[in-house]
Amino acid sequence: QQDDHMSSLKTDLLKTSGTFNVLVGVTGSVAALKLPLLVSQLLELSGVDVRVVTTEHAKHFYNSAEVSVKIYSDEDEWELWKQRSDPVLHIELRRWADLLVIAPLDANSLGKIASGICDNLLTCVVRAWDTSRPLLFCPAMNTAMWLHPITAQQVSRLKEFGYVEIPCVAKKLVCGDEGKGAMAEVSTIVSLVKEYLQKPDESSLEA
Ligand SMILES: CC(C)(CO)[C@@H](O)C(=O)NCCC(=O)N/C=C\S
Repeated sequence: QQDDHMSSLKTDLLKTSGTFNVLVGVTGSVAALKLPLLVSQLLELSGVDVRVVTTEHAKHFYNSAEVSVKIYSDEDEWELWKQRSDPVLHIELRRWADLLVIAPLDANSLGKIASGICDNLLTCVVRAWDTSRPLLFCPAMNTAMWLHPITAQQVSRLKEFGYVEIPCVAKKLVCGDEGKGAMAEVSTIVSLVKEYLQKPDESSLEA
């Protein structure tokens, strides 16, 4: 059972040359209900492969049966790593991904990332992220949370790290409030990811 976990990880995170590997991070904003739509639209991009890393809170908002790719969560880290020779999932994921897009990025995970907290699979991937690869983030939270002064501080901190903000939009939110805090439209997110698809040709990078 342990072995088939290992082998499925190995096959699941094999890098096939010519494929652009997009890792989607999803956190506990109600906007996570858009995950199935986001994944299916990303899969329509030519040469793109997609995996998902979810937080526990995010699981409340989407139906994983509607997501056609592997969704990694915290327990997968511990299923896989039993002894020192076993692979470390958050490191395997950072190696696999050519781009990370966190959609939605909730207020809690924004705060964790801004201060370097890495207490789950997703924040560990971010904490270990190779900033030569694009990291896009899509804030999504209630307007009152968005307007709290710490939000702007933390968003600018992430931009200092070199991460790219896909700004939230003003909408009538699910809780009835009207204002900023809604996640960017899925079509906006997908078109921004598309701009990174011209992966630098590795051969030109080799000495
Ligand atoms: C859910 C969706 C996408 C429907 O259009 C939109 O309302 C949104 O992005 N909300 C995210 C903001 C949020 O987390 N609100 C939490 C409390 S109001």
